[in-house]
Amino acid sequence: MNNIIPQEYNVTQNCRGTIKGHRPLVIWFSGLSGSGKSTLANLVEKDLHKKGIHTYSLDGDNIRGGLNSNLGFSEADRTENLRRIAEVSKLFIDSGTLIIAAFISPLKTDRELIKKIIGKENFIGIFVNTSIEECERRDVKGLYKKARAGEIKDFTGINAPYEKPFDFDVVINTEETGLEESVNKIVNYIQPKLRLNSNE
Ligand SMILES: Nc1ncnc2c1ncn2[C@@H]1O[C@H](COP(=O)(O)OS(=O)(=O)O)[C@@H](OP(=O)(O)O)[C@H]1O
Ligand SMILES: Nc1ncnc2c1ncn2[C@@H]1O[C@H](COP(=O)(O)OP(=O)(O)O)[C@@H](O)[C@H]1O
Repeated sequence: MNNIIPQEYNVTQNCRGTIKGHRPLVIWFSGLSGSGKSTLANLVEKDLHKKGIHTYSLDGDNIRGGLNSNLGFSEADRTENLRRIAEVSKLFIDSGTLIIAAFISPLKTDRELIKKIIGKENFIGIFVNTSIEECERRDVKGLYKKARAGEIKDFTGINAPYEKPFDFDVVINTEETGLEESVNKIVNYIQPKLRLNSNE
């Protein structure tokens, strides 16, 4: 970063937090395509919004249609996709907003980079642990069928890796736990951490 001198702002994250009345956090959902990330993320956001939390959602397909429309699904492109999203999340944290992020984020090294950018203290990881068999059975978007037919290369779980996160804060098994119970489990975990000055 030669010759780049960051500007100091008068209004800080703490000032914004005082107005909003809660701590900003990033709630990051990881899981296979069709595991239930978007469904759970939407419901968690709805619940937190009702509780007066200032939220904003970032979701794989939506971001890939805009900010990251030049990226595909090679490992290098996924890394860049997730790096940019983490940087955007960091800006939202600075603005005092709670981010709900839903991305496959399949590799341990990428998840470590995300946490490093966002800051461990601002990051809550939700692992949506649904088996590949169940995701393929659901095949919400017909992508597994296409991948099996060889029409999509580098499809996560079929011909590209998904490394399960073992260090995430909440694990949801959507084959055993219903939607309402899962949303409650996630919101109950988040809620105490929203208090201003919370170190939990
Ligand atoms: N090759 C391949 N592998 C996985 N997913 C694919 C692929 N091609 C397209 N899609 C669609 O892209 C969505 C995943 O994008 P992400 O940005 O979350 O992926 S990643 O975190 O960078 O791995 C994913 O959305 P979800 O089903 O919501 O996970 C798919 O709809
Ligand atoms: N307990 C559950 N939690 C989340 N999704 C579930 C559950 N049971 C069934 N589903 C279904 O699984 C599908 C998951 O799709 P989606 O949320 O788009 O996944 P992803 O964003 O991970 O690709 C939806 O059709 C949803 O209704």
